[in-house]
Amino acid sequence: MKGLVIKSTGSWYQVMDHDTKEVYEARIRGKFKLIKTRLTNPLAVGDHVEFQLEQDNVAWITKIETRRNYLIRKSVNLSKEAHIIASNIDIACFIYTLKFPETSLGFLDRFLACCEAYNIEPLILMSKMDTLSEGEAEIIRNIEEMYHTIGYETLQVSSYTKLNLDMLQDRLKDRVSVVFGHSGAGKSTLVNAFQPNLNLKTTEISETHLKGKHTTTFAQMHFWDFGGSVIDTPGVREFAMIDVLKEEVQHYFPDIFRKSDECKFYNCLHINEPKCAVLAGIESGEIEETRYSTYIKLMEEADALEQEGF
Ligand SMILES: Nc1nc2c(ncn2[C@@H]2O[C@H](COP(=O)(O)OP(=O)(O)OP(=O)(O)O)[C@@H](O)[C@H]2O)c(=O)[nH]1
Ligand SMILES: [Zn+2]
Repeated sequence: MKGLVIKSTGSWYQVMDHDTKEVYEARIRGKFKLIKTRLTNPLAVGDHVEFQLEQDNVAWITKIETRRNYLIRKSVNLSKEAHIIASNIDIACFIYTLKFPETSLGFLDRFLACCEAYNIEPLILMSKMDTLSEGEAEIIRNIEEMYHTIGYETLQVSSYTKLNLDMLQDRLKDRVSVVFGHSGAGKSTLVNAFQPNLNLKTTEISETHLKGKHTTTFAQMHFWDFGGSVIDTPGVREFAMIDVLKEEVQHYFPDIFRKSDECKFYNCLHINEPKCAVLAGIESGEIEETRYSTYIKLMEEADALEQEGF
């Protein structure tokens, strides 16, 4: 039988039968290894699998199909392991919040680079717009303009006032989507805004720390009445790239990569090489420093992972 992993809590999974849409509690039989990196979770929500049913309707997952794409974070406690957040994604929504909680542009840039590396279409949602003053909304417009120039799509939304949710629905319809963002950014609230009957648990952010409280603790796929699905994920702190060479990192920053055509050396990494067009671009303001510093960080990480034999 073939199915789709729609929930993962650690050792147990939920698998939905492709044909009957019946959902089963499932465990893994055997070892799966699709990529060389050690993973904390061999299976992720979004994976297509083969399974067998045994008594009490418990399913044993026996095979996993090759993933079209996936997003990964490094494991929180064990540095040599990675965790697959979700797989086989059509569109990944990033919930950006200017405040409560504050989202850094570096975090957004890291997300975008990972989307490029793993071939996932990103959509930046400027969220909780109802909470912003006119001045703050202006900051949002400037950020949007900067990302439009690079080639990314943004949309201002509010789950409270339902701002642009009809437009967002058009983008999500009949596709597998996933929502990312810090804890408290409003991922579950957004999913509920489309479909209140899902009734996902949400929590007010902490008044003292102005941060979320990690309400959602495992990834789960929900199905839209209007067609398609969404994977709600626990608040993520860091996205990671694995299996990416240091020299490749620039391919995942379209603004930097475009400029690199004009560098003197074809293998320029834009660190301190002479006649580097990227460094000149930062000087002239054509390339944002925040983007460049994330590029350098990811390159250093790729280098470190390579040294460790990750
Ligand atoms: N004003 C306003 N508040 C919002 C909006 N969206 C979410 N919130 C509030 O933000 C808080 C956090 O929302 P959640 O949906 O729990 O956040 P989350 O991203 O799912 O958090 P985790 O599950 O911890 O990862 C709640 O108090 C929501 O009511 C919005 O559009 N406007
Ligand atoms: Zn260069």
